[in-house]
Amino acid sequence: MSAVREILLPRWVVPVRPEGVVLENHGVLIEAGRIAAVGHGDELRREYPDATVTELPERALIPGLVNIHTHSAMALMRGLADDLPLMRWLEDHIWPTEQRWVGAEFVRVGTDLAMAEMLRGGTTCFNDNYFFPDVTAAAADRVGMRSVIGIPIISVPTAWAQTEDEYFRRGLDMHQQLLDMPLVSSAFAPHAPYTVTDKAFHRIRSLAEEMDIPVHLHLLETAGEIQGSIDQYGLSPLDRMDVLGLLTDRLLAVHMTQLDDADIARLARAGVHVLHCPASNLKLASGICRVADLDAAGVNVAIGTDGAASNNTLDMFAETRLAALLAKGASGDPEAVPAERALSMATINGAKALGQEDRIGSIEVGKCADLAAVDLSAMETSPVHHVISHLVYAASRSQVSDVWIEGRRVVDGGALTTLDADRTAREAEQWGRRLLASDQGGAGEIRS
Ligand SMILES: CSC[C@H]1O[C@@H](n2cnc3c(O)ncnc32)[C@H](O)[C@@H]1O
Ligand SMILES: [Zn+2]
Repeated sequence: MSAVREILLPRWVVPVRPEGVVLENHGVLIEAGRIAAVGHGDELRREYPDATVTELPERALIPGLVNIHTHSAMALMRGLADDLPLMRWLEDHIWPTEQRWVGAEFVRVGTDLAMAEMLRGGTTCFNDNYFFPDVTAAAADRVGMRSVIGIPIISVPTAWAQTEDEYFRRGLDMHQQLLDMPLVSSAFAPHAPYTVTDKAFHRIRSLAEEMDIPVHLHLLETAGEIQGSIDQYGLSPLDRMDVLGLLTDRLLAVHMTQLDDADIARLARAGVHVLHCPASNLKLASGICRVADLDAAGVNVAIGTDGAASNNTLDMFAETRLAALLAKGASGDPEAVPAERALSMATINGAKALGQEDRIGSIEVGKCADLAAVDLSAMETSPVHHVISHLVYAASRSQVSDVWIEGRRVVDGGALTTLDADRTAREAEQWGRRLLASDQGGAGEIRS
C-alpha cells in the first residue's frame, strides 16, 4: 500500500460505474491504497499540490479485471491435452497428471506463472479453485495480488487430502490462516455435482452461511452431467442443488451451458451468479451459456478464463471479447452484450459475485485502487473513436502498461515489480521437462 498521495493522469478514465461512461482528461487520486478522488486532472493537481503525479499519456485507466474462475496452478499443464471432450480430458489426461505431479511446489510455481500472466494482462483479482489452496494463498499474499481461494471439496483422493472430511479439515485450517492476509479471502469450492456427495454439500451449505463466504461450483457444464445426475440421483443437478439448499445468492455457478427458460427464471429468482468461461466451453465443446438471456433476466454474469489447460490462456481481454461476440452469435442479436456490458462482466460483475462490490470492480471514491492502464496509442487501436469499443473489441492484453493493486504498482511499464518473471519462467520450464518426461499420454506431439 502506498503511504503518499498519488495522482494518476491518464487520457481517459473508464469508471465502469456508471456503465458506458468515459471521462476525458480526468485523473484519479490514490491515498492509502484507496481511490480518494476522481476529477478533472487540472483540478486534482491544484487541490493536491503535494501529491506525486504519474502521467499516463494515451492510456485508458480501467478498474482491474476480475478473473472469476481460475485453476491457477494448471498453468503448468497448458497444452498437455487439447481437442477433447470434458470427461476424456479430465479422466484420461488431467486427473492422472494431477495424481502423479500435483504437490506444494507444483502449485507454488504454477500459481506464480499464472499470476505473472494475469497481472501483465490487467487482471488484479482471481477466484481460484485448486488443490493445495494454502500454497496458492501464500503465493498471492507474497505477490500482493487480490484473490479468493477456494476450499476444494471432492470425493477424489489427492496429495492434499484423502477424503471429503480431510478436505474440510484442511480447508477450514486454511480459512483461519487467510484471516491474516489482507488481499486474500476464501470460498467453498466443491468440484462438481458428480464428484461431491450430498453429505458434503449439506455441510458446505451450513458452513458457508456460518462463515459468510461464497460457494464456487462447476455446474451444468455438459449435457452428460445432467443425464449422469438423473441416473444416479433421480434429479437433474439443478434440482439436486435446489433440494440441498444451495440455489442462493451465495452460489457462483461456473459454466452453466445447459439452461432452459425455466432454469434461467429460477436462477434469477434465487440470485445465483453465473461464471461464464466461453473459451473453455467452446474448446471442450461443452455447450454455450445463454448469456444474453441470463443478462436480460437480471442474472449477474461474470467472466473467467477457467484454467490454462482448457482455455489455453489466462487472457481476460480475449475472454471478454469472446463473451461479447459469442452472445451475439448465439442469440442472433447484435445488440446482445454490448461492449459496455462486457466490460462490466469482466469487472464489477465479478466483484459482485465475490461479495466485494463495495471494494473493487469500478473506479469510485472509497474503493480500493485496483487499476489497469491500457495504452491505446498502438496502431491496432488508432484512431480512438470509442474507448470502450476499443477496450473490448480491438485492444489486446499486451497494451496493458501499468497495474495497481490497493495503490501498489505491481506492473510498471509492462514489468512485474513483485514477482521475479525470469525465475518463474525457469521454474516453469523445469516442471515442463518433468511432465514431458513422464508422458501421461498428453498432446502426443511428435518431437525429434
Ligand atoms: C477441486 S477443483 C480442481 C479440479 O477441477 C478440475 N477442472 C479444471 N477445469 C475443469 C472443468 O472445466 N470442469 C471440471 N473440472 C475441471 C481440475 O483439473 C482439478 O482436478
Ligand atoms: Zn474450472
